[in-house]
Amino acid sequence: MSEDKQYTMEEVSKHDKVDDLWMVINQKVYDVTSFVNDHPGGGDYLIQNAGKEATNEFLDVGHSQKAVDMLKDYYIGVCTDSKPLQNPLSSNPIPISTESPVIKSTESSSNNNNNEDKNKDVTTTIALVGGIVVAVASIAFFTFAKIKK
Ligand code: HEM
Repeated sequence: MSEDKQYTMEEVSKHDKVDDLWMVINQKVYDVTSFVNDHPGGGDYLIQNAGKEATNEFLDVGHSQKAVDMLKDYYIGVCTDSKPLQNPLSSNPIPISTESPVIKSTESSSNNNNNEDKNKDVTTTIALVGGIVVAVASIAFFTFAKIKK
């Protein structure tokens, strides 16, 4: 990763034209000049963000994983002075690719806690059944007590 080229926002901001269009997404610099005419959302969106930090704009659209995967095709280096995401993700050129890892980690953590979860379930069931038995017994007791009177 040390071989990655480093750019500043000042440098990126010079590439703000339709025929020379860079943008920064999650501290990574993308040269999307060749993509302007192919962007499924329309070239205007890219032009509006030319030479800029466009992480929020990219995320706000809710781009698909396919779109996220496409970023690596346009990656040219890292931006040294743009803000990182609040929740920093992987350090590879693909910036917002946590979808599957996040799902995987929840799956594996739920697997790890499987026995614990089962124990919790049993405890809850016992507590519930116990509660019902006590409630029914008290109702029966008071009903009988009333009848006796
Ligand atoms: C620079 C890297 C970008 C790539 C590789 C990219 C790629 C894509 C792709 C593949 C789609 C089709 C829908 C999908 O698969 O999500 C799309 C749609 C779209 N993109 Fe981008 N995009 C980029 C940047 C941006 C930026 C900076 C904006 C700014 C707002 C933007 C706005 C949109 C919009 C509005 C759509 C249409 C969404 C829809 O139809 O629901 N894109 N983009």
